[in-house]
Amino acid sequence: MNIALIAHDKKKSDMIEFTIAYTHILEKHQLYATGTTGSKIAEATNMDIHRFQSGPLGGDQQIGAMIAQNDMDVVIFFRDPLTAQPHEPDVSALMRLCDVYQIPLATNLGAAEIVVRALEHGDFQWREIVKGK
Ligand SMILES: O=C(CO)COP(=O)(O)O
Repeated sequence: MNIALIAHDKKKSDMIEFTIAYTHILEKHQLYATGTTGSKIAEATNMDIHRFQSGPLGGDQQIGAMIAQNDMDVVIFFRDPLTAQPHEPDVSALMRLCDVYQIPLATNLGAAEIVVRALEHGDFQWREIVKGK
């Protein structure tokens, strides 16, 4: 599965803890991230992770482009609901595309726990069918 990992600044510690706790599951997949989130995950876990631009510089849009091409299977996006983001339109666009393409989107730790356990159980095989692989 292709998995996107994204976290706003105040949620980056959640993302680090999450990726450390679930490295044994996540490392079996292709991981993508926005720039700063990706650096921090790689540093904390040593996992291979493709890094796009930082979110405010277009990273959310690059991940959105993968969704639009049906190349992203899961998005884990720990967004900060209490801080205004300069690139809010990009954040909304990314989440909107998840809904357009029926891509599972976890926006907080509670939902991400469920998603990662489903990944472990192979519950995302329907994505292979959707992608025609
Ligand atoms: O802003 C972000 C998502 O909207 C995250 O970007 P960074 O991972 O580069 O901090």
